[in-house]
Amino acid sequence: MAASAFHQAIGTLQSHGHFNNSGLHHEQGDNYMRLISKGFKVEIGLSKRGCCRSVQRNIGVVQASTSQTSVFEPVLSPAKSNASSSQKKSNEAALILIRHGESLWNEKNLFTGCVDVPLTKKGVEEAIEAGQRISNIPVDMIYTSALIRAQMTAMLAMTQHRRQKVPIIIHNESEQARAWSQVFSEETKKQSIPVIAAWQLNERMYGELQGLNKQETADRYGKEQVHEWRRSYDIPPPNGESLEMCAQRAVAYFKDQIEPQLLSGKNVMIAAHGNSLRSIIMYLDKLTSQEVISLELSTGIPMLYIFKEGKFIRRGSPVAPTEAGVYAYTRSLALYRQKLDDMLH
Ligand SMILES: O=C(O)[C@H](O)COP(=O)(O)O
Repeated sequence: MAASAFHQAIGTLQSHGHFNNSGLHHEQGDNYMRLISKGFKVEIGLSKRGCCRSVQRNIGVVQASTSQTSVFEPVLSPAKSNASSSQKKSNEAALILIRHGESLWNEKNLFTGCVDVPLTKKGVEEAIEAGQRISNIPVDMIYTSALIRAQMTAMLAMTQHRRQKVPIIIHNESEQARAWSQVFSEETKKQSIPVIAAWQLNERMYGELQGLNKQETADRYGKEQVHEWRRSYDIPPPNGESLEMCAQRAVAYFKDQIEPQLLSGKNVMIAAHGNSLRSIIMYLDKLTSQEVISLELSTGIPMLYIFKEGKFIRRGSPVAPTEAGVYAYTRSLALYRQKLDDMLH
């Protein structure tokens, strides 16, 4: 989409009063706003089914600040990030969540939990397709779980990114690992994206169900009992984690390690799992333990949030790399997309 079309998209939104200086301008949840600009059909709205089925939330449109471009800096612990407090408050950042593509045990309908299995061919294709959908959205840092299906999803998705930065898994599990994986070129660092693998983002541990077939388990223990283990908030499977227990590690990690990066203006992608992401979305969308029961995440579908002034606004699932709508709501993303188009044309 030509840069002028982006200006038009932004202008049109502004003329429709969709940008305002008073902070949040709430649209009705579920509504769609069509914006035609230079032959570009732009549809904006919450993704419907097949992505993140949950309690519908209002679409928040915020006046975005001009944004930041960020380069690959040594991954500072959030406490050390040096954004000034006022700068922190004004930054806007994109947050992309992706559940891993289909895994070999998803395909066999086995409870997986923390067992470390790879993607199927279909899962690989899902990860690549997810990458195409987010290929124009900025990513400065990537967080994955410690499990290969999430890491494969992140790496495959990033092969489709138009910026073509190189994701580099950060090894700091030991002093030697840190020393032996150093990058000595500043220019190369600028063309790289740090990837942090964190066990706290692992799938919930399914205890004695891991490896069992979901249908056979329902036949043995009853459908209701299995549904309770799978979807209740505070009832764990035998010797496993409840969603609440999973949230205690996943959401804590998100708040301690990821949210400060967003606050400093870093655009973040998280590739994780059905339940570790359900617990994070419960936090982002302020869902109750009742509402989260109906939240289901499809494999390999990216979900976009905008983080601004400490608030998370769900923007749905970008359906195509050419979709301008997600940018037109947020000035910083529109400017990023324009720079990307200018740089690549
Ligand atoms: O761990 C698993 O089996 C899947 O990733 C998620 O399973 P669930 O949909 O039964 O929670």
